[in-house]
Amino acid sequence: MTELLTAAQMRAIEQAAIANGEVTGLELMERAGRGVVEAIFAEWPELRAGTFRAVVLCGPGNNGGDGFVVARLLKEWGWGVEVFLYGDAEKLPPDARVNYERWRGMGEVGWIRAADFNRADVVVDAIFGIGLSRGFEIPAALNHEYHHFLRDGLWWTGETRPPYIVAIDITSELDADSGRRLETSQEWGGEMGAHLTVTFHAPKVGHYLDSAPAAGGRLRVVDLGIDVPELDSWDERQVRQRQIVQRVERPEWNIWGPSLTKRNPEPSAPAHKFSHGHALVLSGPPGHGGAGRLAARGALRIGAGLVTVGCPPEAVAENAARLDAVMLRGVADGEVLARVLEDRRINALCLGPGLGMGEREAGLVAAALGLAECPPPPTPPHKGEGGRDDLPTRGTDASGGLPLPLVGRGQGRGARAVVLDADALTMLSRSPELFDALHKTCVLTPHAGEFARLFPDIAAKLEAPAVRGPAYSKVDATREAAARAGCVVLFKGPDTVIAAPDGRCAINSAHYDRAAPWLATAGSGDVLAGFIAGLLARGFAPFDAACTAAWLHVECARSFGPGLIAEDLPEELPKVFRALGV
Ligand SMILES: NC(=O)C1=CN([C@@H]2O[C@H](COP(=O)(O)OP(=O)(O)OC[C@H]3O[C@@H](n4cnc5c(N)ncnc54)[C@H](OP(=O)(O)O)[C@@H]3O)[C@@H](O)[C@H]2O)[C@@H](O)CC1
Ligand SMILES: [K+]
Repeated sequence: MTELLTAAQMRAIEQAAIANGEVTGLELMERAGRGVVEAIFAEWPELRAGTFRAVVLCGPGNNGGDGFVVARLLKEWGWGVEVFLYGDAEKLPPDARVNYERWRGMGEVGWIRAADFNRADVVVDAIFGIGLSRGFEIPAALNHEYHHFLRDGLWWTGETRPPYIVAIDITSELDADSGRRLETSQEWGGEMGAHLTVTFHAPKVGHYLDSAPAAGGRLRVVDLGIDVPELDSWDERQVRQRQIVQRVERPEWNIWGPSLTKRNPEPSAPAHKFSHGHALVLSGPPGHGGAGRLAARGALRIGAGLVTVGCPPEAVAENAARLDAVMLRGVADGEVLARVLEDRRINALCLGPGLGMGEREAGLVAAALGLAECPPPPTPPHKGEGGRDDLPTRGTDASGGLPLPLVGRGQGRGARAVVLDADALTMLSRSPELFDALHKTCVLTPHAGEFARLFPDIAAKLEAPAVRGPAYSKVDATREAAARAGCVVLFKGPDTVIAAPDGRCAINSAHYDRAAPWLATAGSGDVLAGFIAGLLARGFAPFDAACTAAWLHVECARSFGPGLIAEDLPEELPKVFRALGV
């Protein structure tokens, strides 16, 4: 996984490199500016040859300093370059001032309000970078035409094609930690943005959150040649793991947990479906079983050895008609579930998709979290309503397995891995007792609405206007939620944030080169819950299961392409695994 940096972390890395004599700030600025020019030519190779016109908008800090370097280099390349300053040249920080003076030896610096984009081929946004501390009044010169360059030239009234906009480090209006626009009282309809964002050393957390991906166009990272010292001790690495935010990437199976490639890692051990875990997906009443079946299919395809749907007895017939490889059993209520869970081979549960929110379902959540007492086995077996848990099953169900005691409240050895999604989340938000029973092998998978129901005060902080940087971010919110819940929280969205109670945090982005807008389709969240449950059954740790499942979920959508419906996601997994070399 790639580490994403906050502005403060980036500054610390830069300062350390300067302090140990590795490089000067001026040299870093030169490398940054050169990297931006190279990125422009890499993005639009036609600009490399010929004479073009650039407008460079520089701000009052070192982001502006980068802009002066870019202006100088493009001018040396033979371009016509105009530079405009937002701020006071006398107050520029030292390195930016040096580059301002260098540019002044080559050309003028206009007042930003005088900027004219007509006939510009490239506009460089170097007004603010990671140092934006509050919303800024966008100069009138960045009028609605600038805004509309970004909409493929819509309403562009210039004489030639609209210019490409390149943001240095980040679009100037955006906070680099949260990706949020810092607001002002200005009543201006436009929003800044770019076709290309060029950042330095490593992507910033904010590039993947909130408004930044849509505003920033494509994202390129320039290597500044700074060495970041390796952390020697295990303790240091642990602390760092909890401070940084990672971007979820192609899974490194051997690092992340049990390999999906090695279903039977011990050559001498016989392959057995139970060695790959048994996931139980609890589903809802007749007519509402589709979501649970989708989750079950996802759990099976991702590699759980056995998957069972546990539905109300009256929904058995409907589900039986729709399931083959997935097994089925009636689970009338929480007591029945508690008895089913005496079989410790059932090692992962999934509750929520299509579950319903009645008394039975609340009982199921309680039993899944270890709250329900394990009742004695019924003698004779229940008949009629609520007593058909032993009725038709398909395949070879695992009931009657090892009679280990249920571990209360998820404490201690063997607390079951539980994915709580959809209706189960709503029930958690209504019941402090259920919420308090969450434990460290649970995974919550809320979308924004469910998150707000579960953590209203945290959601309110996220929804409050972002006025100062660093603004409260989705990363902050998810970390806070995970710490409160005491379990992994996967906060869904195109910028899915996954946090563990110990502070580990990752973003699974469906933006930039991983954009998959067609993933926003009915039932796709149910499949994600099933993917997580399947990996938990396989023995993945909750944080790793959530990260890996989220990544594969997007990968399936990208592999399938537009036209995707939720049913396609599990069926795409074999192709994705093949492409991964699994
Ligand atoms: N770190 C690195 O490794 C490298 C960094 N490099 C470059 O440096 C950039 C960071 O530079 P930076 O720290 O000077 O911040 P930057 O964004 O230019 O602006 C800060 C200035 O703006 C001001 N200001 C803030 N908000 C404002 C507002 N609303 N309205 C008005 N003013 C406002 C703020 O004032 P203050 O908040 O202190 O009042 C301060 O004066 C970084 O993004 C990258 O491009 C590369 O050169 C090489 C490697
Ligand atoms: K910028």
